[in-house]
Amino acid sequence: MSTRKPLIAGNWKMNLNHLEAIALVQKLAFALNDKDFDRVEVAVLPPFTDLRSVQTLVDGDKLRIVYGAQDLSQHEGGAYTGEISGAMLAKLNCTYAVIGHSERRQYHREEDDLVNAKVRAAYRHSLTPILCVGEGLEVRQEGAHIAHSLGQLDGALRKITAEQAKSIVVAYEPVWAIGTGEVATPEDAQEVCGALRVRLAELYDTEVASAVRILYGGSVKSGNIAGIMAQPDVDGALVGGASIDAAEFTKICRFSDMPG
Ligand SMILES: O=C[C@H](O)COP(=O)(O)O
Repeated sequence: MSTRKPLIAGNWKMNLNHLEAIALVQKLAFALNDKDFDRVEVAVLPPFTDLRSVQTLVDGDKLRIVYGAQDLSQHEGGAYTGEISGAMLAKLNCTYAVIGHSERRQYHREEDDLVNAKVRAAYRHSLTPILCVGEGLEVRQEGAHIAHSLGQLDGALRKITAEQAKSIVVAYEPVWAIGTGEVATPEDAQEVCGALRVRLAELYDTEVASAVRILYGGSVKSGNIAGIMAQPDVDGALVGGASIDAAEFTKICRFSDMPG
């Protein structure tokens, strides 16, 4: 039995302004109770413009919800128009920073070197990376999905020490299952999540491999979460569309009450 605390993280993507963010976090705080937070870590990942409002609410009401950003700059500061630094996110008490999401890789041409630089930037500011890996449809059809995902993991972890790697969160998100309603089967999720854990043991050691939480992401809903969470190497979910619906996200956080 793993001692890893499950993590359910809601990636809001480019949805909800800061007022809507407050309303959603309030609804979640009202719906979830201490028993839920004892069992599961619940994180929200709002757009940058919402973070200060979320911080104020979480601090003011002493909520057990944690939060983070959807990206960060690899740079420390200076003339990088439009970028947000790790120091800025740390100042807002962010716990997490998503790095290498497939939408960043696809629309902003983020490659493994940049992803690695961002992982290192996150650690410089004590932010926990939620490192996303996963294959597109063509790679899956060729049967190269494991090699592809392991390659992205290797690339992201260059120059990352075992001590740092222990705290990373890895999210396996098959691109063909994101926002498509096409969910990978629990066995598909386990196949890659298990391979990622084996690779962590090869890159570091079994202590690191058994400490790291590996999430699944891609069309997660209350109706499919239980089967996914029943897999031995899946420690949570990175939820997109369903995370901006308070009732649905609450049910996902209560995955152990959902039918498998
Ligand atoms: O970060 C979340 C993933 O991209 C999954 O998004 P989705 O749940 O809308 O498929």
